Amino acid sequence: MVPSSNSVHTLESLRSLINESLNTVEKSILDHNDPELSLDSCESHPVHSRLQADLEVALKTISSATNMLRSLCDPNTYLNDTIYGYHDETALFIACQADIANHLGKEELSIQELAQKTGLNEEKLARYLRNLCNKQIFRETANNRFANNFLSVTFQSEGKRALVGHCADECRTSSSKAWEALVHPDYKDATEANKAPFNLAYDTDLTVFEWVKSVRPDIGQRANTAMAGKGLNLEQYLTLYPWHSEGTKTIIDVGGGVGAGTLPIMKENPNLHLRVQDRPESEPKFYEYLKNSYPEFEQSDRVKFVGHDFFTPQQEAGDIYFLRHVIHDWPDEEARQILSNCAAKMSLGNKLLILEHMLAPTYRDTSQSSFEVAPQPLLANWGQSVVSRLDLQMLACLNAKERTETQYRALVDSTGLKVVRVWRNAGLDTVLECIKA
Ligand SMILES: C[S@@+](CC[C@H](N)C(=O)[O-])C[C@H]1O[C@@H](n2cnc3c(N)ncnc32)[C@H](O)[C@@H]1O
Repeated sequence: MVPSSNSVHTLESLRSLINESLNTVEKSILDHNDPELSLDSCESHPVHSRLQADLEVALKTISSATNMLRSLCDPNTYLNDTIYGYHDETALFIACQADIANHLGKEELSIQELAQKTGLNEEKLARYLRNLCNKQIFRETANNRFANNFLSVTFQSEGKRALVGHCADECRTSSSKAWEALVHPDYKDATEANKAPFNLAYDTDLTVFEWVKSVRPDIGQRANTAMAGKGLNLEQYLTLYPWHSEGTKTIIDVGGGVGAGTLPIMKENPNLHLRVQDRPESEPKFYEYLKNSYPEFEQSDRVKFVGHDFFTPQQEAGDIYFLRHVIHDWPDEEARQILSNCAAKMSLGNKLLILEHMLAPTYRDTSQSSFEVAPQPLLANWGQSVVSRLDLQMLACLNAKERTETQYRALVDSTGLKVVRVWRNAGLDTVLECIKA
């Protein structure tokens, strides 16, 4: 039977979107005289970090459209990827624990050489690596010979390996108790941060933050390293908000961890000052990170660490209170308390900036003012799977959540603050600029 024009409409639309987007990518590569985009290369490619709005849209269109095309054309593989996908995380965890990307470097090594370097069983290690090769992470160049590519070299970074450990270990262990928590009489409707799947998984009444402090400081250290290594697109992030127009102001990075969100801003804007606030036990990790990654600030008065519990009144006077990926860690009541403590210290002229990933619906909803809706037939939110996965990660660990812009506005309104501007570009991050109401 010859298909009617209607019955191929979705396929044709996807084909056009992919073709147009690939043209944009190719044009950018040619215009900039870039090297070939190849999975055999170990070098990161400029096209992935270029600040060019149409290119960023093209890249996410390709991702979204190819994903939809797979679900349409090969549903069996698509569903199997979801059903068995947890093995990918396990394999990546193994590769990171064994530091395979650094052992390989620029070389191609046999599994015997890798087994010798890692002390692992060669036959078993090869099977984990092969799983990753199927995901285009690492390459098997001949039987039992492995090499890096530009995806696998990502895991040469300590921060990225820590992020994999954080997700594959305590977050996944917590997540495995999700169903139990949903039906447990004491947990099913609970909103407290210490009534999450994490608490069932680790049999504790402590929040995950209290638990890492008193029970597993090693996991806390790894989480700090992971936050520093999330690998955000720095260029995009630095230009999302006009930091350069803030002159000589002082930023208070509330729950700032090792300052990974704000130190790059200091580097680019030599007149700004920074106070990174976090739990006192984060201080050694902060100064270690400063020494290793930003030694120019080690002796500088521009950058300091201040131990502070953000559930207690804010003591530090600054111009800009900045919270990156802090509010998403907490249920509404605690989130309100953190923001209210900042609001109480703020004067007129001060700002509070919330940097988070905003959840957006898969259906077409024009009420989300700053959210760019994807073209048909794509999911309206481009299938922003990482944000919904992070939402579930927050639920698993702290009964917390990612929020929509509307939910953030409602939260901010309840704290004596108001949102005056939303900063967004084609990337995942959004900055909500707030002042005193
Ligand atoms: C998801 S991390 C984000 C870190 C940092 N803002 C960033 O983006 O890299 C959350 C941070 O909140 C900090 N934190 C948790 N409870 C806290 C508290 N009661 N007072 C201050 N900081 C806290 C943690 O130590 C951690 O550094």
